[in-house]
Amino acid sequence: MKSPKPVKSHIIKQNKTMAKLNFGGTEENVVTRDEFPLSKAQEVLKDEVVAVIGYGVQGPGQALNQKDNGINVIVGQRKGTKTWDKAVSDGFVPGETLFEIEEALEKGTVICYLLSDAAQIALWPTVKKHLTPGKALYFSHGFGITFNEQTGIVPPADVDVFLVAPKGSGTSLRRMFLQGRGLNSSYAIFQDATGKAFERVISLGIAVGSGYLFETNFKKEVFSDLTGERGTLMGCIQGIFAAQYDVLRANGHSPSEAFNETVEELTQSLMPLVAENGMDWMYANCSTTAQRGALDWWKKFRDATKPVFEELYKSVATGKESQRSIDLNSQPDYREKLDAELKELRESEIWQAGKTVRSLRPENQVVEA
Ligand SMILES: NC(=O)C1=CN([C@@H]2O[C@H](COP(=O)(O)OP(=O)(O)OC[C@H]3O[C@@H](n4cnc5c(N)ncnc54)[C@H](O)[C@@H]3O)[C@@H](O)[C@H]2O)C=CC1
Ligand SMILES: CC(=O)[C@](C)(O)C(=O)O
Ligand SMILES: [Mg+2]
Ligand SMILES: [Mg+2]
Repeated sequence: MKSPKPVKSHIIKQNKTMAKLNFGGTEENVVTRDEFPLSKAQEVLKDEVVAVIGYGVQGPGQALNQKDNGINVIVGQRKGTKTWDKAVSDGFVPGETLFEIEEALEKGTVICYLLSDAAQIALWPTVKKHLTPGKALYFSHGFGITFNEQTGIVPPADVDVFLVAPKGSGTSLRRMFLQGRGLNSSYAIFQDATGKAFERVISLGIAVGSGYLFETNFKKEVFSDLTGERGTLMGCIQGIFAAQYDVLRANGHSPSEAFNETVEELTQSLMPLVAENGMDWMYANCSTTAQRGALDWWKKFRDATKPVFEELYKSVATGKESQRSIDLNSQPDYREKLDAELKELRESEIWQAGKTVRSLRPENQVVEA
C-alpha cells in the first residue's frame, strides 16, 4: 500500500501571512514557511536582540535554531551552572552572546522566558524591571499568564506579550530542524502594545524552527498542554503500558514477550505507520484478525478511560494541576525528588526488559572487528 503524497487540497484560502485549512470539517488559520518565509522573519527581526533566558530543554533548541537561522540571539544563564557550560560548548560566547541573566534581560528587546514554569515565579520581579516600553515578552507556555493568581506574573501594559509553544520536546525541535524538517507549534497573542505583535510572534515562531504555526490563546494552550502531557502523551501511556504488561506477566508470559507486545512493536512498527497516514491505515496494514479485535475493543478502552480524562481536565481547569506543579517544583530539592521517581520507573521490570530489548536492535549492536 502506498502512502499518498502531501497535497494542498486542504487549503481553503491563502494570503500573504496565513492560510485557512479544513481540519476534519473545522476551518482554522495556520502559518507555514510558504506564507511566511524565513527571509521575512529575518527582516522583521533584524533590529531585535532576542534574549533566551534559561538553557534547559527548550532554551538550547530555540536559541541554536535561531542562531543558525541568522537571528541576533543571546543567552541569559546563571554563571557556574552546568547549563552555562553547555551553552559555551554549544557555541555561545561569554560576554558576546552569553550573559548573566540580568545582563541578557537588559540587552534583549525580545525576552524569551524559558525557565521552568515554577522558576519563572521567582525571577519575575527581575524580569519585570527590564520590560521597558516596546519590548516583547515571549513564553513557550500559557502557564505563567493564565494562572497569574498563582504565579503573580502580570506584565506591564506597554510591552507585547505572546507565545510560541512547540508541540514537542526542545530536543525534537533541534533534531527536526537539523533534519530540515519542522516541529509544529501553536502561537498566541496576549497583548499587542506595539501593533507589531503578530509579525513579531510569527517571525520568532519561524525562527525557532516551527514547521507550521496554529492559532490559539494562552488559556487554551495551557489547558490542552497540561491535559496532553498528563494524558495520552506521557501519563496515560505509561499507565496502559504498565497495566497490559502486568496482565501478560501475571499470566506467565516472559518479560521479553510482554515488552515486545506492549511497547517495542508499538514504537518501532505500528506508531510510525499511524504517524505517516493515520490509524485506519495502520490497521489496514495489520492482519484481518488484528483489525477485527482492535475494532471490537477500542471503544471499550475509550469508555473506560474517558471519566479519568474528564477528571484530569477538571483538575487542570480549576488550577489544581498548576498549583501542584508550582508547589512541588519550587522546593529546593525538587530535582533530586524527580530524579528518584524517574529512577523507580527506570528500574521497574518493564523498562529494564526494554533496555535489553533495545540492545538487540541492529543499530545498538557492537560489530566485532
Ligand atoms: N521541555 C520542553 O521540551 C518543553 C517546555 N515548554 C515550556 O518551555 C518553558 C521552559 O521549559 P524547559 O526548557 O523544560 O525548562 P527547564 O526545566 O529545562 O529549565 C530551564 C532553565 O531554568 C533554569 N532555572 C531553574 N530554576 C532557576 C532559578 N530559580 N533561577 C534561574 N534559572 C533557573 C535552569 O538552569 C534551566 O537552564 C516552560 O514554560 C515549559 O513549560 C514547552 C514545550 C516543551
Ligand atoms: C514536550 C512538551 O510539549 C510537553 C510534554 O508539554 C512539556 O515538556 O511540557
Ligand atoms: Mg507540550
Ligand atoms: Mg508541557
